[in-house]
This record gives sequence, C-alpha cells and structure tokens, in this order.
Amino acid sequence: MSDEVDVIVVGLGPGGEEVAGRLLAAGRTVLGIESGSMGGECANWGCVPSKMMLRAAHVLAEAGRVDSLAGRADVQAQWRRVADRIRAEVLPGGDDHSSVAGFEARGGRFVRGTGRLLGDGRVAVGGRTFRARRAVVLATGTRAAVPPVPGLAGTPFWTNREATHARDLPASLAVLGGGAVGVELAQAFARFGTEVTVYEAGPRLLAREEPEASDVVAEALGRDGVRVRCGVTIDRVGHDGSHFQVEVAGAAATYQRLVVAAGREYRLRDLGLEAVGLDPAGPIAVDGRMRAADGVWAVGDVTGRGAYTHVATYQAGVAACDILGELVAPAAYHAVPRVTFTDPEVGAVGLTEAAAREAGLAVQVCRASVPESARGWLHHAGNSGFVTLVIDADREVLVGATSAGPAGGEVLGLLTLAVHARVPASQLQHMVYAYPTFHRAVQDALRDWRPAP
Ligand SMILES: Cc1cc2nc3c(=O)[nH]c(=O)nc-3n(C[C@H](O)[C@H](O)[C@H](O)COP(=O)(O)OP(=O)(O)OC[C@H]3O[C@@H](n4cnc5c(N)ncnc54)[C@H](O)[C@@H]3O)c2cc1C
Ligand SMILES: NC(=O)c1ccc[n+]([C@@H]2O[C@H](COP(=O)([O-])OP(=O)(O)OC[C@H]3O[C@@H](n4cnc5c(N)ncnc54)[C@H](O)[C@@H]3O)[C@@H](O)[C@H]2O)c1
Repeated sequence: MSDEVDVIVVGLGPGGEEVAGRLLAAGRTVLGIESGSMGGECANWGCVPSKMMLRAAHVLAEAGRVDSLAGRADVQAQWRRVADRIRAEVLPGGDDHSSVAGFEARGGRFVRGTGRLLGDGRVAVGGRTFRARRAVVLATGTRAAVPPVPGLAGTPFWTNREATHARDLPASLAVLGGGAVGVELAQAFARFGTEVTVYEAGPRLLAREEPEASDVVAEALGRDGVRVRCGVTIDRVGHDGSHFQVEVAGAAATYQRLVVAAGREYRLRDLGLEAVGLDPAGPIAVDGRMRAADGVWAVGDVTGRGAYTHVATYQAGVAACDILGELVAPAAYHAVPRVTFTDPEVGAVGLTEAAAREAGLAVQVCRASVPESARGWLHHAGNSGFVTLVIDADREVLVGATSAGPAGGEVLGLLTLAVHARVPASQLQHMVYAYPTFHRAVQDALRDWRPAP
C-alpha cells in the first residue's frame, strides 16, 4: 500500500472528519490519523453526551411544571436511564469501530496513532511515514485545561470526559469553572438530585456573554438548588480517598466528585509544528482559506476562532474548497452563533454590547423580556429569558444579539441571519412576526428603536 496520498488529515473530530469527507467525496485520496476516537471531543465526550444529559434533565424540570399548569405529576428521576443511553449510543460497544468502518467505506484510509509533522507534506505515525501530495490538515482540537490550584493535580478529579460517562450519580459535586461546560454539567446533575456547587473565579457565570445572560442562568441554577460562588479563589483541593475537600478563604467544603470545567488547552504540543514553522503554543493562525503554512491547513478548535463544532465544520468546508482549488469566500466570523443549552437556553451571536463598545462602535441596545412577551406570558412556568440586540448606530445594522429563553437557541436563528447578512434594523422592525411565537420578542425589542439622530 502506497505511503503517498493526496491529503493527510491529523485528528478526526468534527473538523477533521468534515474536511476528509468532503475531499473523499471529490475523489481525492485521504489518510486520516486519529490518536483517540473518531468523532473527537464533540461526539464522544462533549456536545453529544452532554446534550443527552440535558435533554433528560430538562424533561424532569418540565415535568416539575405540571403542578403549576396542568395537574399533578409524580416523577422519579433515574440517572441510570441517561447513563444507559449514553453507553448505548455514544461510542457504542466502547469504541469508535463503526465510525472508522464508515470512514473506510467512503474510501478513507485510517491509521490509529499520534501524528507528527516532519515537514514537506510528511507525517510520521506509529513508526511509518506518510506523505501528502497536496495538503496536510491539522484538526487536533483541545483538551480540558487543569488550572494550577494547589493539590488539585494529585486528586482523581473528573473532566468533561468522566462527567459525561458517569455510570452513577454523584451525591455531591463541585464544578470548577462557570463557563458553558460548567453550567451545563451543573444543571444536568442538579436536576437529577446531585448537590452541586459551582466555583467561578471571575465575577459572573458565562463571562463572555451579556451580563443579563449570566443573571438568568445563575437564577435558573439557583432554582435547581445549585450553589453558585463567583469571584472565588480556591486555595486548595484535597482528596482523602473517598471525598474531595475544596478550600476557599479558610473554609473547606466536601464533595463526592469534582469536575474541572475551567477552559481548554490546545492539543498541539507533540505535533511537530516547529517542522513547518508554526508555534506549538497555539492557536494556529490561519488566513481566510484556513491556510497555516506552505501545504498546511488548520481547522477547528486549534485555530482559536471559537471552540464550537459548527465553527470547526464551517472552517472545514472552506479548507476543503481551497484544497480542491475551488474559489471560496474567505471565512468570516462576524456572525458566529453560540448556544449554552441550559434551561433557559442562552443563544448569542456576534458582539456583546461591551465588545461592540470596545471595538469603538457607536452602540444602541434594545431589550425585551420573554415573560412580558405574549408567548412568554402564555408559556408561564419556565418562561424566564430576554432578547438583547446590539445595533451599530452608524450603519443601523445588528452586530450582535442574545436570546435567552425556553427556545433561546432556536430564536437565535433569526438573529444569526440578521447579523450575518447585516440586515438593517429598520427591516427587522417592519417585518411580520408570527403571533404568538417566542421570536416575536425580537419585534418587542425593536418597537421603540429609532435611528440615532
Ligand atoms: C462538555 C462539552 C460540551 C460541548 N458542547 C458543545 C455544543 O453543544 N455545541 C458546540 O458547537 N460545541 C460544543 N463543544 C465544543 C466542541 O466539542 C468542540 O468545539 C469540537 O469538538 C472541536 O472539534 P475539533 O475537530 O476542532 O476538535 P476535537 O473534537 O477536539 O477533535 C480533535 C481530534 O484530534 C485527535 N488528535 C489530537 N492530537 C492528535 C494527533 N497528534 N494525532 C492524531 N490525532 C490527534 C483527538 O484524539 C481528537 O479526536 C463542547 C465541548 C465540551 C468539552
Ligand atoms: N453549548 C456549547 O456550545 C458548548 C458547551 C460546552 C463547551 N463549549 C465550548 O467549550 C469551550 C470551553 O468551555 P469551558 O466552560 O471549559 O471554558 P470557558 O473558558 O468558557 O469557561 C471556563 C471558566 O472557568 C473559570 N476558571 C478558570 N480557572 C478557574 C479556577 N481556578 N477556579 C474557578 N474558576 C476558574 C474561568 O474564569 C471561566 O469562566 C467553550 O468556550 C465553548 O467554546 C460549548
């Protein structure tokens, strides 16, 4: 078997899989190298199992709302049902055999191992060297970053990997970090009955989002019994063989489990980036066509343009076109959507108000409350949320938006299009919104908007 192919893809998470799939479909020979499991973090330990957990957790919460709307529901939560679903449907059989078989059936060549760049299109893996005639694509993603909290490294802490595959529900859980991973896991476990505390070093949860998003999620977690502690410095973490001790300002709290959700680090250290003139510290700087160096493209989390599956697959599409020699619009990031799948969901796109001001824009902000909207009022229990629109007053277009609420991530679709296509605020103000939908809150927000004098 020849050791030369058209394209070598290092890392087969969502980014690498998408590039490889497109190139295979176009008739190119593709070698995929994967050190762990095909599907990467998203399919195996990230988006997919965490959203299975949240789907089940939100059903429980919805059942809890029967009492205030429809009668009486006695619900017994069983974590085992979630754990069984994840075991059966995520890494079925305990490995990625079926994904690899699918890749090979499409004509892909698969090699299990850690790829290392040697320069000149060559990549070493498992004692062999392969060569790419056209392109090497780097898509090695990220792993959980472990913060330098004294004592933590020596304890049996979980990351998202163990948390999303937990067979048994912990009685108590400390969540270290209040970003998207932390709040999603906190709510999922709490709704099944785990006593959860979130420790966040910064002043608020979901620090990259609008402050009102942090408030809405903190309140929701509070209603689920989660203790949220923001602005804390953890002095020390210990483990006595059965429980964790978390020390803050001289006081220790005890938990059965502790999950680290404190951000991600690039998986670039052992990739041999120096051989192609790139910095292994990351992120990998890419141009609009995802080119990183001569003959080298990079996509996904490693590019530092938003650690989201949809960013990885979007970039993969751009890279594949460019590798195939097709004309492609350069990757644009002004309308990257993001959704935190708590209940209420927090969807956001583009710039927050603060980011827009920092960028020097003249900003107008329009707001609406979901409970005060027609649909929010009808919905009643579980209706918390809001819409915030950030408008560039000079161009009179939306540059950012947040929609939090029962369907916040779905309402975001409309707002993503508006930011992406730079739809004038006046157009959004005068279009017809179906009554009574959640997305009519966008119209509510724009009701009093006027162009800046
Ligand atoms: C708990 C959690 C929930 C998430 N939920 C969402 C969500 O709801 N929506 C969303 O959009 N995003 C979500 N994300 C983020 C999403 O998982 C990532 O953005 C996405 O997986 C990035 O894809 P990627 O292809 O860049 O990298 P990865 O998915 O990290 O895949 C990289 C692959 O490369 C392999 N690899 C690494 N180094 C080498 C090497 N040297 N040689 C060979 N192979 C190598 C790895 O084994 C891995 O399989 C979530 C993340 C987490 C942790
Ligand atoms: N629904 C989604 O799309 C989704 C879900 C989960 C993750 N993700 C992606 O994964 C990325 C990583 O998520 P994340 O939540 O791990 O990272 P994050 O960077 O979003 O949040 C980490 C948080 O941990 C805090 N932190 C760091 N060190 C700490 C310490 N010592 N003590 C207490 N708090 C500490 C930080 O202040 C920060 O608020 C996200 O940015 C997102 O791109 C997406």
